[in-house]
Amino acid sequence: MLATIGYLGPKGTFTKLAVDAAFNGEHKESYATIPECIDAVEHEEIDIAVVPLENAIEGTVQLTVDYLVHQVRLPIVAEIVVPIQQHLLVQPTFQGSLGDITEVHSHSHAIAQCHQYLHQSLPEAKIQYTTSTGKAAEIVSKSDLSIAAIGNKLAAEVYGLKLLQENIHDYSNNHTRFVVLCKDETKLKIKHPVSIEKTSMLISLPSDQAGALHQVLSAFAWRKMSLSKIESRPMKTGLGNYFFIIDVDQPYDDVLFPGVKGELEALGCNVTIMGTYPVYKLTI
Ligand SMILES: O=C(O)C(=O)C[C@]1(C(=O)O)C=C[C@@H](O)C=C1
Repeated sequence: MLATIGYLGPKGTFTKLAVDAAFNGEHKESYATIPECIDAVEHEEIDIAVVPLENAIEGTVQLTVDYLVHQVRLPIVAEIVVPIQQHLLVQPTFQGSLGDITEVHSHSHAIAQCHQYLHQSLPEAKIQYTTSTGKAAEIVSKSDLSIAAIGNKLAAEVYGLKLLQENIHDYSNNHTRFVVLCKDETKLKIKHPVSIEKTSMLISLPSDQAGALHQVLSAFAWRKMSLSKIESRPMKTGLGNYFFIIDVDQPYDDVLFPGVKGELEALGCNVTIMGTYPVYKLTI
């Protein structure tokens, strides 16, 4: 049976572009928010969820990380990385200039990727945040002419908008990582070459222990395990309490990882493996 894949929608989001690039032939279902999409896998209404995790310009999508850590612990089974190009979209009958645009709608990450552009080219426009870039395009397609969206070419096509200005993101090397979440890995079929394999770990430190983070990093360092990301997020239990997400550039194995885990647990850390997974770098 074909797997059903949920994605942050509606149609015309970058998540949909990532899903289309990675998967072929599966049923695809759009969800209005990241939590709704993750919940749908948790409640087994769909098999797979694809949600954004990190952008090269704006950093982590906090909603995704926090939901996976605090609400629904689904394993990460794959990662899809795609290039991101942001465009200014308006209704096809718009004939004015940039100065005529009174509002710009988009997802907070897309707005952040275009801060300089907005500051310099549309300083008077009011920023309106939406649940996705696709949603912003949908809103603009139903609004009056002075409203623009930031989004991709698929959104322009789906909602009948025109590109008033292309490539408005502030830095050219713009990519987003999307995580694939799934309870039953046998349902996952991505037929693309694997770029690398990674393992994501969630580590909380013992409170008030001098040098704890240094000791955590040492456990990886002396085993020569290369880390590609370390990020702290609040545990939401009080000021000063953090957990760390650490990405290791190698798949889980039965020697090094249990060794690290045992060593860190002996220090009083809590260690959870969030997933060990292939990374697919794709074009859209
Ligand atoms: O709004 C979309 O199109 C999304 O897929 C979300 C999202 C994000 O959360 O980072 C994905 C890629 C881009 O970086 C901008 C927005």
